[in-house]
Amino acid sequence: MKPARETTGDGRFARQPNRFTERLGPPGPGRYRLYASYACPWAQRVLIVRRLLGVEDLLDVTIVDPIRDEKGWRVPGGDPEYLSELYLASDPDYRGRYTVPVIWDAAEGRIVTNDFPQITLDLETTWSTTPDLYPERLRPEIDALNDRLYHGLNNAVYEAGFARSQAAYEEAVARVFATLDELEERLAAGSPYLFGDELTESDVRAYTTLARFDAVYHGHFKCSVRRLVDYPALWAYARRLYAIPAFGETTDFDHIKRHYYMTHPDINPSRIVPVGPAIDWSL
Ligand SMILES: N[C@@H](CCC(=O)N[C@@H](CS)C(=O)NCC(=O)O)C(=O)O
Repeated sequence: MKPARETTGDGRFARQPNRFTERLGPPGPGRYRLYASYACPWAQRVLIVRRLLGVEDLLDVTIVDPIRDEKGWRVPGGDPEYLSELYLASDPDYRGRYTVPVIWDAAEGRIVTNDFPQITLDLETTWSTTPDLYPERLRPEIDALNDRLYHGLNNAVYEAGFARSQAAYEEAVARVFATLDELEERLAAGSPYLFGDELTESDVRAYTTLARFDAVYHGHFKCSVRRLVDYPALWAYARRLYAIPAFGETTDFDHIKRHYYMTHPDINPSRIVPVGPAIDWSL
């Protein structure tokens, strides 16, 4: 159940602000640890970028259990048992949701950031620029597209799924499909990626929502006007990205489906996880 404080008077889902917004400093072996879920689109962005930049040795990873209970994300192996312990060790007064992705500074024993849009940009600008996922000359355009993606797609699917009124739901769904239509048109022009031949941060942000679209957003979040597979250029684009190991090998449909269908009992009270959809992601 989403806390009431994230629902507006007219039934819209309004995401909580990120509590920890420090910038990542220079990496040091054993210093930073990423807590991520394969289910979470915001966390998968960091897993993808970590792999693309080849900074795996500088950023350790703990993958949380996909099923979240009333105590929040559980850490397999039990150190700590729950992600909440890291939040409360960093700020005993923290009262928000305990979210992934989060980066823990082992040297200082505290959370540095849960500011998901900034984490990947920090890695791309200060940890490694090979490949250059956020090239300086394209930054204004990338920022503008990322903003469009966030409001029209990445967060809009949640606004549809967590809406508490018909009007709020319909408004969010309209935004989702207007954005998918736009992306289809952009990619139908023939470029492999959103910025031509260059793979950028925008592709990472688009991908993690597209990868979940038919598996969970179409059914569980009721974004059911069309499926991703109904968009020829977008579907080819999503599979092109999936074929890159950093994308494909961090995409876990089992975690995705079990997490969404079993963790929002207000949306799916039976917690039954659907069989399918049977989709072939190979090129
Ligand atoms: N940090 C952001 C976005 C990250 C986020 O929402 N992550 C989800 C998983 S996709 C999460 O960890 N949710 C935990 C919860 O709702 O208790 C937020 O606070 O809304």
